[in-house]
Amino acid sequence: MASPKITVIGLGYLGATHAAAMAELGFEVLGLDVVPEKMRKLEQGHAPMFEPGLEELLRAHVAGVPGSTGRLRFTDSWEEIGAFGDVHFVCVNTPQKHGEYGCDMSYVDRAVDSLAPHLHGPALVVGKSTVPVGSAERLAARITELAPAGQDAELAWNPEFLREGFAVKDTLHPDRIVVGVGGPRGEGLLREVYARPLAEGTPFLVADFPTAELVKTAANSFLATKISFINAMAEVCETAGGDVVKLAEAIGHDDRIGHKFLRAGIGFGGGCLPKDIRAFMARAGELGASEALTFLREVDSINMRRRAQMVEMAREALGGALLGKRIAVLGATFKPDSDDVRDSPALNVAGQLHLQGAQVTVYDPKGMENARAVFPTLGYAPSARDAVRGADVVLHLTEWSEFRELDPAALGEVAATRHILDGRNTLDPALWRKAGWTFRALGRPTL
Ligand SMILES: NC(=O)C1=CN([C@@H]2O[C@H](COP(=O)(O)OP(=O)(O)OC[C@H]3O[C@@H](n4cnc5c(N)ncnc54)[C@H](O)[C@@H]3O)[C@@H](O)[C@H]2O)C=CC1
Ligand SMILES: O=C(O)[C@H]1O[C@H](OP(=O)(O)OP(=O)(O)OC[C@H]2O[C@@H](n3ccc(=O)[nH]c3=O)[C@H](O)[C@@H]2O)[C@H](O)[C@@H](O)[C@@H]1O
Repeated sequence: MASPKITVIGLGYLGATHAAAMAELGFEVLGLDVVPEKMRKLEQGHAPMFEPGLEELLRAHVAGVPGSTGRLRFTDSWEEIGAFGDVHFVCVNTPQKHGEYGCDMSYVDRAVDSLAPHLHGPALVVGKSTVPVGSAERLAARITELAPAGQDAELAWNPEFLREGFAVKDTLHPDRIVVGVGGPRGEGLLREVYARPLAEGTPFLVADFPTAELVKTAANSFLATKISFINAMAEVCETAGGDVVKLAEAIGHDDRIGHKFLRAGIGFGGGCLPKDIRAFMARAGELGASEALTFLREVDSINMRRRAQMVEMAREALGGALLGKRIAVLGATFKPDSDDVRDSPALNVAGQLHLQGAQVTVYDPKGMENARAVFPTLGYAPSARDAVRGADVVLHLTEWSEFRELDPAALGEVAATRHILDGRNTLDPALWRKAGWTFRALGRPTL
């Protein structure tokens, strides 16, 4: 039997990677996005965002790029999408609603409403976006109602667990594949799609719709909780004079706890963890189960308090006043190896300092363009050294490897004051102190 043909709807951080990965796995793929500039870039084999390895994968498969397999094409026609695909992956955004905790499902709803009327024969629509539990059942009914193929147009839910910065690797070699299916046909098709990772031994878990949806929000809630746990310990260390980095290392040697996701600092951000825990709380409330998730409110509060604590630490370092003081901020993205500034703790701290009167200059290896678009009134410098020139204090807010390689002595020559605050606990305090810097970090003792 011929391989299933695949479409990918929504070509952002998730969808662009998924489309390229599906072509890499050998499938014919057709992608669609509603943002024309994104489509133009992709059609030329360029990634619409910075993600390590993605550009190479696109150039290897996008039709029209010399030497490519030509397996990945793009269209703006829903009719063509419907006629082409056996399996349609929905990868559109599900942001937080304005002014409330709940998830904005309008992009998913619109995508399904655009696609379903063009499903004339057997088709599997596969939701990958992160959605509130109960969405899949509602969308399955909507597809059957709108699709000319009726019951032959099925839905499956296949949540995605990739991390930005590792998106290509995580998509090609996932640590597990979870599928929520309504019947055996969906499972069979998804086993074909994921034949290669399955042959490599990747666990394949088949569940009902609600369980598949909940696996995703539970996983992100657990990760967020782990980060807020260690940040709560950082708060205690700050009052008791302990060192949270040592504490994390020590508890992490217990296999049941582990070392991962115990990096204390200014906390989690990005387009997913913050909005996913809030949407989960909102959905639990709708289902009458809000008490079960009240701890997530605390997880969120601890996380936001860390950003405020960083601002206070900067104020203290500057003798109590921010007005007119020059602050260098190293890092703008929500994590290294990504250009994503959505709900970035680094940019949020930089913005708070700026709004309180400081002169803030930001440098980030890959996030400058996105940061400028979100916060045009901040100062931006073309290098770490330029950002630090004349600074009264330096804040390290995103742990790019480039910042660990900085020479503290050389930077000390251009800074107005040798004072650095590490918001990510990845710089070596001894190295900076040896070069004459006053070094302070969240959750660590001040010498
Ligand atoms: N970014 C990540 O690392 C991960 C994201 N997710 C989930 O995947 C979903 C997508 O996230 P991102 O890729 O980060 O968002 P994104 O905002 O980067 O990409 C979404 C894309 O969908 C497009 N779109 C919106 N409405 C559309 C429509 N009606 N038809 C076609 N395209 C449409 C947008 O133009 C955009 O390019 C979210 O639910 C997110 O929670 C899940 C795992 C990882
Ligand atoms: O649903 C999603 O979109 C994705 O969300 C996260 O992935 P991602 O947002 O790419 O980034 P993470 O590596 O999880 O980091 C999230 C935030 O937590 C922070 N973090 C992470 C780890 C840690 O120990 N401490 C810490 O503060 C990071 O700096 C970053 O701001 C999850 O790790 C993915 O599994 C999931 O698929």
